[in-house]
Formats: sequence, structure tokens, C-alpha cells
Amino acid sequence: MPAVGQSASVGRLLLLGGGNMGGAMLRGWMAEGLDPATVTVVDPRPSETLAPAFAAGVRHEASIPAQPHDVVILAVKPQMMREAIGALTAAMAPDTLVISIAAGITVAFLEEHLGRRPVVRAMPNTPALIGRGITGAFGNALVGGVQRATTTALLKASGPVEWVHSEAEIDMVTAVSGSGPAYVFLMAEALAEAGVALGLEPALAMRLARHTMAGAGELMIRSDDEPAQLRRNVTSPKGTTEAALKVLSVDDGGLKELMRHAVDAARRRAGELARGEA
Ligand SMILES: NC(=O)C1=CN([C@@H]2O[C@H](COP(=O)(O)OP(=O)(O)OC[C@H]3O[C@@H](n4cnc5c(N)ncnc54)[C@H](OP(=O)(O)O)[C@@H]3O)[C@@H](O)[C@H]2O)C=CC1
Ligand SMILES: O=C(O)[C@@H]1CCC=N1
Repeated sequence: MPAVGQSASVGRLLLLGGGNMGGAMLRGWMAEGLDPATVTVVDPRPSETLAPAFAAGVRHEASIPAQPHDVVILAVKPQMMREAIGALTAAMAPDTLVISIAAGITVAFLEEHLGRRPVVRAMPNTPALIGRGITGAFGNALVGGVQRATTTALLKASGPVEWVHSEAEIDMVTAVSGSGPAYVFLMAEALAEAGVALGLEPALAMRLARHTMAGAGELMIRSDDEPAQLRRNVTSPKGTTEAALKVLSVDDGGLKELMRHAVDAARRRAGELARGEA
């Protein structure tokens, strides 16, 4: 799969929503060599982090331009989607590929408002900001090999792309990896706060927590061992880790059960967003 900058098939690209995720994706494409002149960002108030992209030649529009694009990426909040895509068909041809990253927004909703066309639901996550994300993707029946290759070329600038077989799985991906970075950051906050409670100086406790989370994360990616084995490697019999893990109860309930509840709440929330609940 060529990098997006070498892919001739991407064509003219319209990014609707230049916020956190839209901006992160745009920076990834530019880092991979995508020609800035092929990209238009539509956002009345785009993130300031997009200023270098605009300076490099990415076009900025406050409203949807009436010129057809080959690929449209929807990166506005789910609650804004209906309003934001109202005039979008003016920027599309019948075969324009639509890629939505909005949590909960269904293929059926997009087909209803944009017509029957190739539609991909994708779910990236914020480590995309540093090219270390992971994205789940699902395409409707009109997404064939060409559209799949274009989508993969665009999404893999943020990290690996995992195509799933059913749309329901996208809500599950959202709950696990889309929202997942927040769970990791909460764990870092909790670890640092626990260190402070023991008596460590706060800045030191936070450095210890950040590096521990980041180092353990990197080890999980680079090691051939499963996370459970990496955990066992830290846990000396009758040692300090064992004492802590008894409190976290890793094997029967505890953190694992809490995580199941949390992830299920995220998945159910995706369903509420799909039903248009605020
Ligand atoms: N943040 C995350 O971790 C992830 C988010 N997502 C999904 O990505 C999407 C965007 O999220 P995120 O980037 O965090 O949100 P942001 O609020 O950072 O970005 C959305 C951008 O869209 C702009 N906007 C609002 N209305 C319109 C409109 N009518 N036309 C064009 N642009 C508009 C917003 O402007 P203004 O701020 O002025 O309203 C903002 O700049 C969401 O659907 C979310 O579900 C997916 C994966 C991870
Ligand atoms: O919280 C949200 O709804 C979005 C989708 C996944 C991560 N952030």
C-alpha cells in the first residue's frame, strides 16, 4: 500500500471539520507527502494548529464549496453532523467516497442524507496526532477495492488500519480504542495521584507515571509476549507488584470488571448518538 502522498487515487479531498481529529489526520497526510493543493478544509473556526497547513497551500473555506471532490472526510461532532452535511452534496459527484470518523453516526444516516454512494465509517484515536493511532474501518456495499485502498492510504498515515466485517463492530472499536486513550490518561493521573498520596513530589510523581505508561505501552508494541505475560514478568512471587495486583484484582473482577462496564457504557453511548440523543 503506497503512502498517501504517492497514491494517485486519492484525488481532491474535502475535510469537513478542522478540529482535533481532522487536524491530526491532515497533519498525518502532509507528513506523508500529500499535495496540500489537493485538500480543502471546511470549518468556520478551524483549530489554530492547522495554520501551517494553510500556509503550505491547503485551502480553507468557511462553508462548503460547490465543486466536486473525490473524497470527503467528515470530522465534525456527531451532534453537528445533520447541520454540517446539509449542503454537502454540492461538493460531491455520484462516486465521491465519504469517510466519516464521527462516533455513532451510521452508514444509513449518511446514505439517507448524502445519497447511496461509497461510505466508510472509520474510528481513529488521538495518538494519530503523533502517527501512533489505530483506526477501525467499515465500508458499505459500494466500497470496493479502489475505495478501500484509498481509505487505507488516508487512514494509515495515523497508524495501523483494521477493517471490520460489520458496522456494529465500529461502535465496539469506538469503545475500546477510540475512547481508549482517555482510559490510559486516567490511569496515569491516578498513578501520579497515588504517588503524591504516598509523599512523592507531584512533578516527580507525574514524570514517573507518564514514563511508566509510555514505556509499558511501547514494550507491549515491541514485545512478542502478550500483555498478561509482560504483567507476570513484573510480578515477583510474594513481591510488591503482587501486593498491588491483589488490590486491583486482575484475575477476578476488580479493574477488569470495571473496564468491561466502562467500555460497555461507551458502546451504548455510541448507540444513543446514532439515535440522535444529545
Ligand atoms: N477526539 C477524539 O478522540 C476522537 C473523535 N472522533 C470523532 O471525530 C469527530 C470530531 O471530533 P474532534 O476533532 O474531537 O472535535 P472538534 O470539536 O475538535 O472538531 C470539530 C470541528 O468541526 C467544526 N465544526 C462545527 N460545525 C461545523 C460545520 N457546520 N462545518 C464545518 N466544521 C464545523 C468545529 O468548530 P467549533 O469548535 O467552532 O464548533 C471544530 O473545529 C467527532 O465526530 C468524534 O466523534 C473520532 C475518534 C477520536
Ligand atoms: O468521546 C467521543 O465521543 C469521541 C469518540 C471517540 C473518542 N472521542
